[in-house]
Amino acid sequence: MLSPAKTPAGIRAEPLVSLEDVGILRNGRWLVRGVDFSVSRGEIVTLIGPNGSGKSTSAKAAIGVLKPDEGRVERKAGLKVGYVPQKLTIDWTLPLSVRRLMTLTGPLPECDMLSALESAGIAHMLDAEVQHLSGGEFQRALMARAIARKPDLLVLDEPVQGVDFSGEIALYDLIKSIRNATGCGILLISHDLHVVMAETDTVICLNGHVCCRGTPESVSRSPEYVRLFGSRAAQTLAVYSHHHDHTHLPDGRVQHADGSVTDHCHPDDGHHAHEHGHAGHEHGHDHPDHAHPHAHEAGERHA
Ligand SMILES: Nc1ncnc2c1ncn2[C@@H]1O[C@H](COP(=O)(O)OP(=O)(O)OP(=O)(O)O)[C@@H](O)[C@H]1O
Repeated sequence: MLSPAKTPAGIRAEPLVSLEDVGILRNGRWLVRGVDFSVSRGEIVTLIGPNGSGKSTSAKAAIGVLKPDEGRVERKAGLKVGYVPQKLTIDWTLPLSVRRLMTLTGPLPECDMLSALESAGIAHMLDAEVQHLSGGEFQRALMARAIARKPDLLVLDEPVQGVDFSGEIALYDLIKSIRNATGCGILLISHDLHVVMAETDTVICLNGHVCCRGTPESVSRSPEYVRLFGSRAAQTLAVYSHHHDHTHLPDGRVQHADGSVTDHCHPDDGHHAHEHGHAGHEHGHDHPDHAHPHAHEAGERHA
């Protein structure tokens, strides 16, 4: 059993899940080996690593989708897991409403469904066709589906895929508010090596095994990280820390710091700042023209 992790509040908590020396063997090859980490209540743990380094495999081992061939996985008794997979197999030729998406895996009381969609900021899209959602709205719908059953542990495999920069910030805000409101533990898989959510308590850098771990800042400075990704990656490892004086509501309107809501930003509104941990540079963006790139090719959407 791993030693209990420290929560952001500094309280020693019993892990929701802990992996100890976990190895997964397939066709005579170790996909991962010697993986150990834990996630406690209220903790955000982010797995990073190159393609094929075993992030999804480790997350699947954590939630019991994959059984370890060596080592041990311990989950708190009665643990409820909300999982947003990297790939979702959906037949996009059939009509599917957000309401139906929410109940695909089982019945859900209407009030729980509405409150999850409300938290995810897409309650107004209950009857929208999933095919018509933008990349960011689709990720919110998946997030709503995962939180609707009030999980203790939320596992998000690349939650910002197909989402543009401002959408990414909004989704990280949503993840943070879910954690703050429910106190659940969050295991996040980030396929962007350079950008880790600022609220991450622990970064685990994988490369078939745990190559290094720690706070986002300490991982970016570790020799193992630099060896794996190069010094440039270390210099540009960014943490999301941003200040904005207005919020873009899901319906397109803008809420200002004083609580007022308008249809658009004010000309003198400060824009979202993206502060890099090391370079410290700020990134602003203009809203009227920003694009929302997401894969919408038939059969490949969000796959
Ligand atoms: N069921 C399986 N059988 C055999 N090999 C597998 C299986 N699942 C995954 N792999 C291999 O295991 C390795 C780790 O895959 P995994 O999906 O965990 O990586 P990842 O870090 O999440 O990658 P990515 O960033 O590309 O999503 C890859 O080389 C993959 O091809």
